[in-house]
Amino acid sequence: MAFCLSQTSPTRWKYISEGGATIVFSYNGPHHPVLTGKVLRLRKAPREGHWPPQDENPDLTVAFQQNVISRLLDPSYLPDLQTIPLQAEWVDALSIYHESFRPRERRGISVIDRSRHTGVLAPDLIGGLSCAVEVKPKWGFLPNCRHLSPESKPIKTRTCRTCMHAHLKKTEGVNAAMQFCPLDLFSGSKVRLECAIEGLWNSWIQSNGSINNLRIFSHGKIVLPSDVGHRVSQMTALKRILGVGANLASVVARNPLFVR
Ligand SMILES: O=P(O)(O)O[C@@H]1[C@@H](OP(=O)(O)O)[C@H](OP(=O)(O)O)[C@H](O)[C@H](OP(=O)(O)O)[C@H]1OP(=O)(O)O
Ligand SMILES: Nc1ncnc2c1ncn2[C@@H]1O[C@H](COP(=O)(O)OP(=O)(O)OP(=O)(O)O)[C@@H](O)[C@H]1O
Repeated sequence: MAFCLSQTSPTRWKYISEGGATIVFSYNGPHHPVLTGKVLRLRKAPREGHWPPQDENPDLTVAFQQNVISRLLDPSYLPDLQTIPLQAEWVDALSIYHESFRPRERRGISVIDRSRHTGVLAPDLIGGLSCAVEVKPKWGFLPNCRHLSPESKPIKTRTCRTCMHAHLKKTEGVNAAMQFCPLDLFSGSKVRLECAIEGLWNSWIQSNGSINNLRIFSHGKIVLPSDVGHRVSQMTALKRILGVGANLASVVARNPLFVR
């Protein structure tokens, strides 16, 4: 790639969101042959404490997609990811400019990892689409009982990790997708798949969009159930978008949906 990110002003990037490991910005500047329609994904590091030097801890996002995910999904369904060099001073300027846009609870514990030499460019899967649906399915398997203690075996071979975490969150007063089980989503059974999507949908409605397992965007802006009221309070809307009955791969191919 013949250009440097440092040729773009940090003000030409827009903070989109972040998870535990990655912070995401979308390009918001004048037309650029490489950057228009793209997001920049940068790894984060703990605000306090130590972490391994970058050389010992490379960003495995691209390798993971190439070596693992592409064996599970037809590569034509996968977003085009490009590794891009980072300049530490530019990353510093980007961090300073965007710090105030980050949620307070994230700011307290993490920063952009300025020791990284590369970031990842990916298609903007939210901003450019009239409607995008983001599903965070979580862990779609039960643990192998060889690794379980006799005490935990009975419960952990029947109840998945996500359902247990949802239960714990509820007891702590935190909104969680109580009716959603990822084992249903990945089961391959039409009935269970519908049950999982219905559970996601109901949790989305009941929590007024505050669960992170299902998020809906319109022209890049998050849509909350309270924004749209009764017009989308019908299961049929999401069923139509997700194409219930199809497997997730073909759903991804047909719809503006992504699974993280
Ligand atoms: O442990 P969980 O189930 O709460 O999941 C964590 C997620 O919390 P969630 O419940 O989805 O809000 C958490 O998500 P958020 O930070 O809440 O967006 C991360 O995905 C975390 O993974 P990692 O530490 O970034 O590799 C997730 O940790 P792992 O599931 O990878 O251990
Ligand atoms: N290519 C993309 N286009 C648009 N938005 C994106 C893109 N990639 C990520 N995002 C947004 O940024 C958020 C954080 O990204 P992502 O889930 O990859 O971070 P993470 O740190 O890996 O997550 P986790 O907390 O699960 O570990 C996503 O929830 C999504 O809303």
